[in-house]
Amino acid sequence: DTNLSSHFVLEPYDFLFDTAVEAYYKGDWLTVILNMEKALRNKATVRSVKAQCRMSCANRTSFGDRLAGLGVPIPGSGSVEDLGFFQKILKRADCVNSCETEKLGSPTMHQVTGEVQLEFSKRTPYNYLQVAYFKINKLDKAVAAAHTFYQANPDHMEMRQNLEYYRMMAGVKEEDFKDLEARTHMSYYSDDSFGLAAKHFEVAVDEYFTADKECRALCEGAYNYDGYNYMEYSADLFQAMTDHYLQILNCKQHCVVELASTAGRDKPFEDFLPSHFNYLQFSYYNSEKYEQAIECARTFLLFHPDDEVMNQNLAYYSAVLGEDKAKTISARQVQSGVSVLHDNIKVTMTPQQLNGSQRVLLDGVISDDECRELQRLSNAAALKGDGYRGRPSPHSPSEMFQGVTVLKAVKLGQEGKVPLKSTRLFFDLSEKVRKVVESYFHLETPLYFSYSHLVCRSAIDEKQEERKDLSHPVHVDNCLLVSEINECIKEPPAYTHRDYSAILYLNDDFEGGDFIFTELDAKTVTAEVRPQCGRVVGFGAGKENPHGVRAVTKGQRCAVALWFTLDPTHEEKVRTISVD
Ligand SMILES: O=C(O)CCC(=O)C(=O)O
Ligand SMILES: [Fe+3]
Repeated sequence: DTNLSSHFVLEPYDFLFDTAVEAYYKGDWLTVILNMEKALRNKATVRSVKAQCRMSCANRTSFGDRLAGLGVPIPGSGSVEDLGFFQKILKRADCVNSCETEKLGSPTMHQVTGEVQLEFSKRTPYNYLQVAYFKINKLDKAVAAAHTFYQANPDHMEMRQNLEYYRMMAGVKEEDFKDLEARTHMSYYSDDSFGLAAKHFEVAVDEYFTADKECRALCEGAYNYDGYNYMEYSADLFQAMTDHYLQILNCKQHCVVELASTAGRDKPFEDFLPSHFNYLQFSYYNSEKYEQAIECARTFLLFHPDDEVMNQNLAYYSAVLGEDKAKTISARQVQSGVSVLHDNIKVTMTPQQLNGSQRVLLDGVISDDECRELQRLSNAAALKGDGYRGRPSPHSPSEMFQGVTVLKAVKLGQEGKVPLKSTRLFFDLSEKVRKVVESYFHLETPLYFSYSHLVCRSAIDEKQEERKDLSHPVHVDNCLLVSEINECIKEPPAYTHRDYSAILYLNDDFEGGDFIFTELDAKTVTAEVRPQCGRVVGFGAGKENPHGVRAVTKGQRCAVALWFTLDPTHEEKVRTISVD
């Protein structure tokens, strides 16, 4: 009976919010509290119902391995297979829709404007609640509301004064200062008994994975037309599916950052999940639980295999427990959504060996097959996009140059001009490099892509004699190098927001083309790197790292140049999917 649930109506929270604000200006505190609390509750309900519906529908109408493995949903070529594929899509849509309707009334009723969303994300409701609770003398609730609001608005002077005032009031307890919106519990060594702390961190890790699942499920929402002219967007079925799906993948990748962020901190916590395993191993060590300590140390090392302190800890715990027994203990299964660096990546040259602090050379980052596929992608894109063999190089008259951005690759993929699978590989491998660089330099905040460019340079055979120039003159990636005066000017048109750079090399079957680091004079070479498949040179994008490329005198040299920024507002557009 479809009418079964029709008596049930969850009131839209934007409506409740407005009612509360209206009551506030009339000084009707009870109405403020009633409606604002309900608004917060309903918003949380809508969020959790949506996540629950998507998660349970994903279990009930699984797409199977074929889709998951491919990443981008490309139905098989046979029409019967297509039918099967779309039947699953339709079933999932139907499941999500009826689940949400059953629990929320009409799901569209709970769509709110961007303004309301912003108010809730700034935690404005708690500002109203704090006043209302104070007025009716419910101090514990007023304090919690004030504290919750202040977490997201640390520059709010008035609330700070309120909190100081509450702190001095009789009857106010330390535990009243709680964050009512905290989704996971970031933990500290507040307690002396480390046995207790271990339990605490275990709970936090559990909460983390629950929140991660929820975050990912919530990514499967409506398509965000941001950046498109809505009226002009006219994708066909597969383009539309791909656009939307890439947007969702991107959103899911962002959950890691999302979960490590709390209101009021503009930067996410560094190394959020791994640090929990660091705390855990220490807590277990303190309570002499060496088996658990080893397990957690090994889990931490999945993220930072070269961490010296942790390797020493592990060696110590293993010695205490007995090496034979220690060998049998492995790292915890770390669930999806958490990327783990691969064992086969090696540091070939440390910053010291490269004569600079912000430099590293890594090998084994991608496989031979992957190198070949990306080089093929570059050539296919040049053939289909810009004319065969690209254009004369902007850097040297003796070379041709062909470049493809991720965005261009996605477009060519959508148009069927290059395999979508290769586009996806470009996207995924550059993400892998981003993580590796972020992890190697132990950055305090995440790196965001600023620009990604798959570039091949080819020698023009008849123009190699007497050649003295470089393939890429010495430059600095985030400032204008004036080598005559040993200065670098960090002003536009230089890409001043670039903070780190990485070049992923794809091949070595060419002559010349070595990468060099120099002094600010652009002449004195301080280190050189011979490109080869799977090799990454990563470095700070600033004046400490002038660099260039020696002439490519024979053959084609291909690489993925990646520039990263610490400033999320400069994130590369395609990573948040839109169109140029
Ligand atoms: O291809 C290389 O090795 C370096 C390229 C580079 O430095 C750049 O494009 O900014
Ligand atoms: Fe560069």
